[in-house]
Amino acid sequence: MTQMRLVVVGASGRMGRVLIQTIAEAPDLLLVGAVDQPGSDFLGRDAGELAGLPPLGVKVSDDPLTLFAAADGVIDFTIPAATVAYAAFAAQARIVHVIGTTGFSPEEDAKIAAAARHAAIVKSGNMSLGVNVLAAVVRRVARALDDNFDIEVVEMHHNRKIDAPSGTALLLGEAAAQGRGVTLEENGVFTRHGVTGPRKAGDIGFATLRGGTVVGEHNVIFAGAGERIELGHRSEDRGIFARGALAAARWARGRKPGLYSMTDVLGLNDF
Ligand SMILES: NC(=O)C1=CN([C@@H]2O[C@H](COP(=O)(O)OP(=O)(O)OC[C@H]3O[C@@H](n4cnc5c(N)ncnc54)[C@H](OP(=O)(O)O)[C@@H]3O)[C@@H](O)[C@H]2O)C=CC1
Ligand SMILES: O=C(O)C1=N[C@H](C(=O)O)C[C@H](O)C1
Repeated sequence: MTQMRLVVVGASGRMGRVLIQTIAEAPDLLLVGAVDQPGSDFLGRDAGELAGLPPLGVKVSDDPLTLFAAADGVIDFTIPAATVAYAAFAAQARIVHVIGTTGFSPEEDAKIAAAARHAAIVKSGNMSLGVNVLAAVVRRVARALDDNFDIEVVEMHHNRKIDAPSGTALLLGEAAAQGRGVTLEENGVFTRHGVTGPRKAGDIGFATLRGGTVVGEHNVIFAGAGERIELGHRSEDRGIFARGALAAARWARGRKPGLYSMTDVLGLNDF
């Protein structure tokens, strides 16, 4: 098969730079575009330079439409409003859209689902193999335990992160809710402050920590009477997300339009 031609949007971001580096190392992938928003200081700079590599001959641009027309896929770790706009452009160009961005509102999610009628979209709050295997394990454990076990999801990230709880925490909370046969809409508890009263049986609680340069840490706690199960994941390097996103792009190439997850990509649906 020919090389897959990819555009990275949010090219100067923490994930954008790692994605450029990871694509440059993959013989079956070709970086054909790097996009930042209008007004960015990085417009016109070589993408290789952003990633600490020799020049790649790809200049950072603010013209996604032209680049998408000549590409097979776009890799997107940006902000929700930008991702919604890119989803419409990718649908127009009928190219694969891999979405790592987190923090969407229900309205934004609906727009992405609409775009997935025309293009293959892979979207996940965490692209790493480890977290997606953890989610499958959490689903199984939650299925085995009743609500005498209280479920709490605890996460910590670096001090530049703008959304909470993290996409991963929500993904893990969803997995626990699915295992238990309930929904996060009904059972999720996202804030506690003041005199909250005792914990309600069946609640799925979330706690968010922010500080320093932590790449990403998640724990799912099943706390019973006199015993506790803790399942966790530590991200040490953003390369795990980039490699997962590129595996998703390869998997989605040539696939029919639809909204897919990393569970589909990794074949974990029957785990
Ligand atoms: N699913 C997963 O596995 C992972 C998801 N993420 C998620 O990815 C997202 C990005 O994370 P991170 O790289 O750390 O964040 P950064 O803030 O470092 O990067 C975001 C980039 O997007 C750029 N951007 C903003 N608006 C636009 C636009 N309209 N067009 C193009 N680029 C735009 C920003 O530019 P500027 O600086 O000019 O605003 C910035 O360069 C977050 O939502 C994060 O939660 C992160 C890691 C893993
Ligand atoms: O913003 C980040 O950095 C990360 N975001 C994702 C999330 O919201 O879970 C994935 C990862 O944990 C890093």
